[in-house]
Order: sequence, then structure tokens, then C-alpha cells
Amino acid sequence: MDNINGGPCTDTTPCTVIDFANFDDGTSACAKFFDRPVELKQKAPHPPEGWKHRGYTGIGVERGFHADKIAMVHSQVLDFKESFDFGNDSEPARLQNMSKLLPALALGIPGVPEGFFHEYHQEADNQVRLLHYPAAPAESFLNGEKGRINAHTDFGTCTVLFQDDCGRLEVKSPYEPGKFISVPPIPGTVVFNIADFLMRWSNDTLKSTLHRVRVPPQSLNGGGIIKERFSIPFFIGADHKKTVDLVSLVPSTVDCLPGCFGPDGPKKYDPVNVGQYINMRLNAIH
Ligand SMILES: O=C(O)CCC(=O)C(=O)O
Ligand SMILES: [Fe+2]
Repeated sequence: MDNINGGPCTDTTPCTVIDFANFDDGTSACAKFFDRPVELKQKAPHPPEGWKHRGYTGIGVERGFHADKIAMVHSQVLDFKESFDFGNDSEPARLQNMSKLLPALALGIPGVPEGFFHEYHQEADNQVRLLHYPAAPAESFLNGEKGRINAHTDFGTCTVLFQDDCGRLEVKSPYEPGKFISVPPIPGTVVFNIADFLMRWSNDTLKSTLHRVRVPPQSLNGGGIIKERFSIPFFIGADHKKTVDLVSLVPSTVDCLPGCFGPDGPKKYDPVNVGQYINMRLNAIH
């Protein structure tokens, strides 16, 4: 396996294999990793530029998301979390499993054949993120010093989100403007979020889910310590490489999904190259 800077990995620690069918397994893998000293975690640092989403990001490094989609701005509240990102650099096959959900997604979109997304998701340009929100005094959430993750939408096709039993994930209500609904963890289930690229791809037929993790003020009455939380978002993304013509090196583009446009609903967006779109989004947060 190569390290994130392209050189051979010299760490001889045995790898942890996360069994995504069993989130307790994921939580304990997360806990084991984040429990290591920060100097050790920093040995695989996230590079400063956002487009290479790999490695460790310490507490307070990532810019807080802002609900304003593309023009993200620094949030005043510190996202009190640390993360480790990895992707398809060495073993793409291991990251393909979640893509098996794509036929089910296609079946839900009238006009899109069941196998449609397969062609666009062969390179496993997926990204997995281990997330740790450390425990902190309730007071620090109440006074606005710390937050968990601000309201945002994800960038790619869709996200499969594994969360532990801590709770506090919320999604924006599609029915009541400005209202967020709690998404309590249900053992043995995952949260499936539509992301921005798919929203654009579907001509806004599918809506990307605005979501956040916060510690609601009403839960802080008792003060004390708010317990730590672990989650693992598995971001499924369309192929970056395949969408560049390898002979001319001209980025090829992805156009509106079949069935999502017509005389009553013309295409709202120009075709776009997946890699350029995602990199532009990632660069905005680092
Ligand atoms: O921690 C969570 O449950 C959500 C994480 C998330 O939304 C993200 O990393 O994009
Ligand atoms: Fe997210």
C-alpha cells in the first residue's frame, strides 16, 4: 500500500479491516484510530489542498461548512471534530461494495434504467471518512464556542452514512422551511443522502439533503459533558478519470439524466466534468 504522498508505506502496524455490515466494528476501528496520539495521526496528514481528500485532519482545521452551497464561508463556530479520509488509491475493489446500491437508486428515478449508474461508477472514486466528535463540556456548545458539523450538503452522487448510538444528526425538513428533523440512529440501518452532483445530474428532480450534527440547546440543561460521537460517511462519487477523454485530455462531461428533462422541464445546467466539479467543491473547504 502507498502512503498518501505517493511513497511506499513504512508503517508495519497491521491494517484494520472495517466490516461495513457491522457498524459496531466500524466504531471500534474509529475509536482505536482516534485514540492514538496526535503526533502519530499527523504522520498521515491531510494535504493542505482540498482536492486530495486523504489523511488525517485535526480538530479545528477544516473550515466549518456553511449552508450556502458553493460559496462556503468560514463559520464562526469551531467544528469540534477530527477525521481521517481514505479512498481508492490502492484497492479500488474494496471500495466498490456500496456502489451496489446504485441500481436501487436508479429504480426510483422514472426513465433511468436499472443499470444506468454502473457505467459512471466503475473507478470507485468513492471516499470514506472516519469521524470523531470528542466529548466536551455542555457549556462549550451552549456558548457557541464549539459545534459538531454545520448544515451542509455532500458533493458527490450520494452518501451512505453510518452513525453510532449518540444521535444528534438532523436533516432539513422537505416540508417546513427552516425546520430540521432529528434522525435518530436505528441499529442495523444506515442513512442514505442524495448529494449535490446527483441533484444537478437529475435537473434538481432529486434534492440533496441538507444535514448537520449539533448539540441542541434544550439537551444541555443538565450541563455536564456531552459524550463523544463516531460516524462513517461513505461518499459515493462518479468516475473522475473516465470523464476526461484520455486521448485528447479534454474533460468529457456528464449531461442531464434521462427522464429528468423534457418540453415541460428543460435542462437547467450545462454538462459538467465530474472531477472538476468535485475538486472545486473540495477546494472550498480546505
Ligand atoms: O457525522 C455525521 O453523522 C455526519 C457527517 C457528515 O455529514 C459529513 O462528513 O459530510
Ligand atoms: Fe455530510
